[in-house]
Amino acid sequence: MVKFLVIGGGIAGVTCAEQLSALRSDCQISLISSSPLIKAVTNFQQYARSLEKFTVEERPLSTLNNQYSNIAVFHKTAKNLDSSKHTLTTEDGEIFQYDKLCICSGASPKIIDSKSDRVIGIRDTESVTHFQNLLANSKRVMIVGNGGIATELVHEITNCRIIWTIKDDSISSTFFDVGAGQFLLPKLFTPGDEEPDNTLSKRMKFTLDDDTSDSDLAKNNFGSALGPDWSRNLKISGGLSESQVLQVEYNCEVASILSYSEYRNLLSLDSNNTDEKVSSSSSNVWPIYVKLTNGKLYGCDFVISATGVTPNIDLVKNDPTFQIGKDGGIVVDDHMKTRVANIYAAGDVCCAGWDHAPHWFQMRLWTQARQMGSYAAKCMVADTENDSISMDFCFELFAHVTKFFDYKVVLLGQYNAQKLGKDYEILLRCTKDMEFIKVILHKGRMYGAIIIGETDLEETFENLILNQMDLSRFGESLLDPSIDIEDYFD
Ligand SMILES: Cc1cc2nc3c(=O)[nH]c(=O)nc-3n(C[C@H](O)[C@H](O)[C@H](O)COP(=O)(O)OP(=O)(O)OC[C@H]3O[C@@H](n4cnc5c(N)ncnc54)[C@H](O)[C@@H]3O)c2cc1C
Ligand SMILES: NC(=O)C1=CN([C@@H]2O[C@H](COP(=O)(O)OP(=O)(O)OC[C@H]3O[C@@H](n4cnc5c(N)ncnc54)[C@H](O)[C@@H]3O)[C@@H](O)[C@H]2O)C=CC1
Repeated sequence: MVKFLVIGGGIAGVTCAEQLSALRSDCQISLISSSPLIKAVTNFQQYARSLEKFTVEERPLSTLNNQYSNIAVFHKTAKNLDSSKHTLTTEDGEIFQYDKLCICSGASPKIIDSKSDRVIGIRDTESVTHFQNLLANSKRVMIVGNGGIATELVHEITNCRIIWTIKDDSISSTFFDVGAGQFLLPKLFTPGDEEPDNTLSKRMKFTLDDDTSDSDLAKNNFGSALGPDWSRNLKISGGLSESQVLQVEYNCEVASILSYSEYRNLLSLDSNNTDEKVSSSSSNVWPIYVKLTNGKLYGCDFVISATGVTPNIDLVKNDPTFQIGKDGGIVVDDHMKTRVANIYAAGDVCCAGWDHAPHWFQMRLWTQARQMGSYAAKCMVADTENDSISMDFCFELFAHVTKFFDYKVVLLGQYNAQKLGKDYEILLRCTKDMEFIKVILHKGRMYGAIIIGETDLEETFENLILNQMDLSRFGESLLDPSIDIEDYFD
């Protein structure tokens, strides 16, 4: 009997195990996960060829055991892989034999360099609880990063002052260009005017409550990534009575993170007045201070580093046969195979190393984790049966549906002209507070689109990108609101 082994209880691992079970009910499938809960995809809806929507639920590990007679789930941490013997040893010494192995160990937050416990990342339920607890007593936090997590947090956090530090000249740059960023800005809370602490009075009392512990979080042991709408029903509220004041620091990064005493030294040095006594009033004393590359220095209760992810590759990093991509992921080919025989990888841990279709690229998202987990299972089964298998259609077009600032957001193809250099045209339609539509055209053909708001255009655009129809004759009227574009092309 063929033995399949899957590592990881996130979307990629669970989908892979379920698909293996569906395809080969006669085989034994073991799933090892270091987190106590697994992710289950429910309410799956394919509402256009490439666009999918689903709910992700956390469930006990036993759910899979109960639901599938040939899946056995183990709450263990994979520690050593011996590909020559086809064995995987867990931290507690148990040895698993496999014929085909799929590594779906996900990723961890890439947290900006700091020794401070007050610089945190968000990934799983535990890290969110830690974040909520810190926030509850906070008056001022700094969010660093300009991608998905930062964009969600600046909108969701209430009763707290926020300094949002971004490298770019517009907000949410992972997803949006300057125009879309401008459209979304009014949805943010009151722009603030936070005073940097460079000029903070030296008459202060230094009482620090250093209450954070040496937890798992500080050691970066994260579980499965959160699911859609993770922040929707959470209380993400600080300790102030006012709702939120947001200050965006554009075009800068964190230069250094200082403890209170380091900050005090810096101020003393700056003013060449090292012997001045520092004492009294506690109101401006912060647990940490952040110096930005634009010279400003802010004190805050804690920093959320929403600065991307690093794939969890500990299991393979000492084996030079595995190829590691520029993004730190395990390189896989168009059959989700690593360089090592019988070992596959899927989801956030992998780096899609094949020649991508013109309108697809990898982004570490749960749709792609699900698609890769499912496709990896199909490839594993095909290999055991010496069957050939062609690339799944889902890798033809990048398609992502999400919600930012309460708007539905659909991203299709090269929505930011990712592979087009400067050779493209943009068509825009924008209705304040309602919709923002951007289409990328190259040689008269649609290559990508951003759709913000309820427009129902996504399916039409998806088709136009996939069929590469020449749209030159429509010119700007392509986005004319008086034309029912759907009827035109359906
Ligand atoms: C806050 C947040 C919000 C997000 N929002 C969105 C969104 O709105 N839309 C979207 O598309 N994507 C979103 N994402 C991204 C999405 O959640 C991830 O891309 C996706 O869940 C990755 O799934 P995965 O299975 O590859 O990895 P993970 O979910 O990270 O799962 C990895 C699993 O492997 C286990 N593991 C790791 N190492 C070992 C080991 N050595 N032994 C055993 N088990 C191990 C872990 O415990 C975990 O169970 C968000 C991510 C975060 C953090
Ligand atoms: N709705 C959605 O689609 C969401 C998706 N996600 C996904 O979850 C994962 C984690 O999210 P994020 O951490 O937001 O990653 P991200 O990849 O979306 O964004 C990272 C951001 O951090 C910036 N950055 C990187 N290093 C930096 C540094 N040293 N200093 C300042 N900025 C720096 C990058 O420029 C980028 O703006 C990603 O895979 C993301 O796609 C997360 C939340 C929501």
